[in-house]
Amino acid sequence: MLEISNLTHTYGSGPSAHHALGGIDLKVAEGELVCIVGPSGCGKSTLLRSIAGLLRPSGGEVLLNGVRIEQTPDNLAVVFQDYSRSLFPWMSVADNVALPLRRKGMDKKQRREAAVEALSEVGLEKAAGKFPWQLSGGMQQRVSIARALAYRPALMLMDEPFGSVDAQTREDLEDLTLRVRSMHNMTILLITHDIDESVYVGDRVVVLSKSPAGIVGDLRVDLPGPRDQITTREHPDFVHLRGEVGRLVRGVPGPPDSAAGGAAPRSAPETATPGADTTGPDTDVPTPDADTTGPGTDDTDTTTSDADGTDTTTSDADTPASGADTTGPDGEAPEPGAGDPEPETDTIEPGADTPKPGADKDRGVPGDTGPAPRPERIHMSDPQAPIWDAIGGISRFAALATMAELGCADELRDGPLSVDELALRCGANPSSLARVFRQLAAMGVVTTTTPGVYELTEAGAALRSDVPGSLRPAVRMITEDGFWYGMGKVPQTVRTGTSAFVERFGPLYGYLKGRPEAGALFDDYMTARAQPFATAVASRYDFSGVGTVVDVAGGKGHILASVLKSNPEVGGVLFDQEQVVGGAKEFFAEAGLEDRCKFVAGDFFASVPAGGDVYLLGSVLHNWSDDDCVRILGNVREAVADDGRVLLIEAVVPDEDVPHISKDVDMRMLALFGEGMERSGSQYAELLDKAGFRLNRQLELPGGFSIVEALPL
Ligand SMILES: Nc1ncnc2c1ncn2[C@@H]1O[C@H](COP(=O)(O)OP(=O)(O)OP(=O)(O)O)[C@@H](O)[C@H]1O
Ligand SMILES: C[S@@+](CC[C@H](N)C(=O)[O-])C[C@H]1O[C@@H](n2cnc3c(N)ncnc32)[C@H](O)[C@@H]1O
Repeated sequence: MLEISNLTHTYGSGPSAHHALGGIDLKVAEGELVCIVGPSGCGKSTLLRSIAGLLRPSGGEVLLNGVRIEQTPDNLAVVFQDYSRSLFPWMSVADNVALPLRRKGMDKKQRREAAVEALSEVGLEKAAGKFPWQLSGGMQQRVSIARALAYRPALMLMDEPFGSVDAQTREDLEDLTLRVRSMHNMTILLITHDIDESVYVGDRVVVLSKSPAGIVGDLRVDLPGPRDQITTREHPDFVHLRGEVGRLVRGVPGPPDSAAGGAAPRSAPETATPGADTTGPDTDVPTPDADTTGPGTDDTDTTTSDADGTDTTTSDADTPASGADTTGPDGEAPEPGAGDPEPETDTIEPGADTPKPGADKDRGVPGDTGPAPRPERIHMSDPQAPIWDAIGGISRFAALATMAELGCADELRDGPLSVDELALRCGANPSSLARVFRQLAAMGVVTTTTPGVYELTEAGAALRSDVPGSLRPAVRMITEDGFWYGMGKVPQTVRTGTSAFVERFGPLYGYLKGRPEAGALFDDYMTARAQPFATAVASRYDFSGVGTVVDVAGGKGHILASVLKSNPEVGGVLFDQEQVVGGAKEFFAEAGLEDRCKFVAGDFFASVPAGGDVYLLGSVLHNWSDDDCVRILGNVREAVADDGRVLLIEAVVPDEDVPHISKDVDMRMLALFGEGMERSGSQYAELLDKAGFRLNRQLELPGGFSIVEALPL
């Protein structure tokens, strides 16, 4: 069905050439679910894009049902990680699913029926009439899967499909994938970073080496079916396999009888058989029509239409609009506007996790060199699980705070160190530090190379002080004396209705002004926190025709800086308090943007700089009471021209009781500001209305934040 022969790809040429694929041979049989894992950056997406016909490989060939793939074939579907970019926000869920079916020649009624059927297969029949932005992240990804299912592709490619949802949703989506695969006997190639996931969902796990990627392991997963999240993951064969895959990914030698122990890579079996979960009927005959299809060639821009119907061009060719053709808006679909309910998004959580202690030892494998740490899944049937998990969170945070405070990540920058050496360098007690590192390894922040020797994982590297958007200040800010006091006193705050922090220390911004070290930490914390969405503001919002963007209370101006970088014709004004503006100037100078920005110090309760076309307020209103917000917005209304725009960037609270970052941030607002709070879309609409604006639309950003766009009344 899928045959890949000697596939090679090199990006660029000459001294800067990068050999991404080093000769891949792989066969996938009909009805198989094959997972591809490998170190970050090894070439997994390059492989997938070559199969999808989105990239022309330098050598070799890919055959799908005997036909050489030269461009995106019609009988192929792709589900990408970034669901928010793969669904059209102005189309209902059913219309999104039905859209690609037009190319199958189905009439409107047939398309509708197929969409409703696919939606019911993913448990979303009730959401058919909603817009994607009214659904949680997990639900949106189910819509993407339904769209792929609806036209019954011969092959479904999934690129980190569950990478942007929380741990619980991820498990649900894994099970959904197994279910629909079994219903339709689908052939699926799934790329994942998650070793446990690959073993849990795969019939086979193919492991790629560092680039240039080659296959270093091809392991058949024979686990008793049907698989389920608890018993399958506890099964000794599962534990063993995940250890093997983990070692192969890391290139760590295993015991002689393991796939990782043998020097020779395992080759793909000649005839693969679908896994135990597959019970469904034969697949429908693939018909010409495909999901997805973004750009036909690599490195091209993907043009999609924005919610207002204007075309916007996003430059990330890696995530084209999946599951749909990239034609313009569907005339049948209504356009979301003011007064529409706000979207919900799942919290994007870095799953905390603990490998099963001793699990590998049971198989005679040195336990510490096991697979990638994954959060221990607290037994979901345990009614106390959410409480124990929250209590455990404090212990895990204590370990993280110690690492950040002592600067351990900086010491580990150049490679692994023993705990004794680290303790010496960081000024710590070795046996105490060893206990902290045992916990950090379980959390996936560091990993053990040999017993007692640790190196940073990708997550841990984010705590280095020298990386852009370092998370070290974010962790340190939480344990800053006043912050810590405020969080501990939330019960008192709730009892009295007045922030215990404010009662003791006065308003937060005065507190920070009087403590320059804490103030600098706070500004860096804000910078790091906005990192996931700062670039998205610049790439997803259309700034064409805009002369000046005023970043009101912009902090160091990281969002403005990224807008300026992506829009060379735009000029900026960074407005904040006197003591903050200095740090912003330095930040802009380092980015080489100081000539394109004016820096204005002031108080937004008095006035804000006039003359801007767009006024940006990032995480500003959430610090203040409704009355204060109306005063700030009133001053913005004074400053903005009648044809100007205001963009609020906030974590908008969803109506449903789903986990959401806004609810975490809101607890901090409660603790530190008392009257500051996270708000729902309708609450923002009300505030804006009082200040002379109308909420025009809401665009989602990664990480649970949104742009709320308002226009002067
Ligand atoms: N368009 C491009 N131009 C130049 N180099 C590229 C391009 N796309 C990818 N690369 C490089 O090729 C290598 C493989 O990238 P690819 O995205 O395929 O890896 P990956 O395994 O999917 O990564 P990750 O696990 O981090 O998602 C990386 O070193 C990457 O920097
Ligand atoms: C939560 S931070 C947000 C920073 C940035 N916009 C972001 O998105 O990360 C709020 C900002 O409001 C600024 N601020 C607080 N009171 C202010 C005032 N009265 N006038 C102007 N700025 C103020 C603070 O200095 C701080 O930079």
